Amino acid sequence: MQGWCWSWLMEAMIGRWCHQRWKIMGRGAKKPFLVQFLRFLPNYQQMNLLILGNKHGLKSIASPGHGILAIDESNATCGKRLASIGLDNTEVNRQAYRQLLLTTPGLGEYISGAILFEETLYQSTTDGKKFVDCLRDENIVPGIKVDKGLVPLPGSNNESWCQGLDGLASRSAEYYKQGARFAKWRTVVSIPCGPSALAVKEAAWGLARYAGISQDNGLMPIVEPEILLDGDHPIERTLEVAERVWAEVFYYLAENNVMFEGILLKPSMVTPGAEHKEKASPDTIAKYTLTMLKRRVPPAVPGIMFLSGGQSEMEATLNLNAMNQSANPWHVSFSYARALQNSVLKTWQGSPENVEAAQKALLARAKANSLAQLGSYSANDESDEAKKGMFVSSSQGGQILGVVMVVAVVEEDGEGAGNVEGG
Ligand SMILES: O=P(O)(O)OC[C@H]1O[C@](O)(COP(=O)(O)O)[C@@H](O)[C@@H]1O
Repeated sequence: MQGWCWSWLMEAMIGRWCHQRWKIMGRGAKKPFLVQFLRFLPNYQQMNLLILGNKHGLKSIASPGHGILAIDESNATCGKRLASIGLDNTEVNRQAYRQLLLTTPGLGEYISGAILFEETLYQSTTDGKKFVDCLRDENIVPGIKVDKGLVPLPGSNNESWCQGLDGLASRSAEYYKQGARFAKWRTVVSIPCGPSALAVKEAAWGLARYAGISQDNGLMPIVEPEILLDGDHPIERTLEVAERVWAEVFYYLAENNVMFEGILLKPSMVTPGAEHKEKASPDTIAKYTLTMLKRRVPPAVPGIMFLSGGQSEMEATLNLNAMNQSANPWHVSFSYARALQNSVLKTWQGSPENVEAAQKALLARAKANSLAQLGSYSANDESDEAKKGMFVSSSQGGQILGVVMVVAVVEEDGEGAGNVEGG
């Protein structure tokens, strides 16, 4: 073996060993100088990447024709979904719904990762099979939402910040033991509210701190600063804000020594505000979104997994398809919640007889988005349901009223507090 190869291997192995020793010594122990020093050696970082990549499923998540099923709705948001089909927000109903989704036969053909809410990570099917094992059987990597929801940001323009850094390292270690291999943190930025410099900085710093802590605990972080659809601004304004937000996110990711090769991004697509007078075509959305990403995201990042943000199922799939009409520096795919689940919920209606049909609806959406990831989706056979938009203004239950609502939810629920989203 060539000399450089040995030196690479030795440096990487020693670095890894020291880091493991430090972990065994316990989180409270001071990190030995050698460990701190080794983190900065390029070969150690590469070794870590290989481990993250192979052992933690990074490669398999960002693989052709695959994307993420996001079912990590906090209890409050899940309650809204269940209410839309007349069901109460009880643990039994949430379990029944997640069981339907996670036991869909053949799901792994199109889905490589599933983001779970904490309750689901520790839950089992009614027959006693752990949900994480259902996922593993389909070769789907289990992930976990680790943020603790949004609360008002004092001193801002009626904006919010995302909680969850306190105790995150120990929680992450527990989630890892339970089978999670990647993490997600969603914060939001509102264009009509500014966004203020304070809100953007807070969002970026929180995401970067979370990403560093996740990587340190063996979870691959998904970085999600959602730029809300609210507003009547043109697409150019969204581009401007998205560029500003992502510049700041990458600045703080670098400051926190986050390994870019070991993260995935979950951006909003660059679209006009939901109340803007003109709609943009998928080609225009693809052009603006890819322009923004190419200006801001280094090619070291392996994958871009979009959120759907209130777009209809069909729109979200068409836009993804448009983005995959030519080669990109990263895997460009989906991590949709509403745009994968809307038809499923409508088909299920909470009735056991409809489970099979609802699972077929999920497979159909997953397949459509898998084709869009490959750039070969056609919308010809889409149903009317798939064409229905799901955007709900944040001021009707989110951003502004949400300030009060969020506090109420924290007290009642103590978990996954508020949310500012279109649902
Ligand atoms: O319940 P929360 O914390 O508000 O999260 C809302 C949802 O936003 C997402 O990040 C994106 O969802 P959409 O694709 O529906 O926009 C989901 O992963 C998550 O379930």
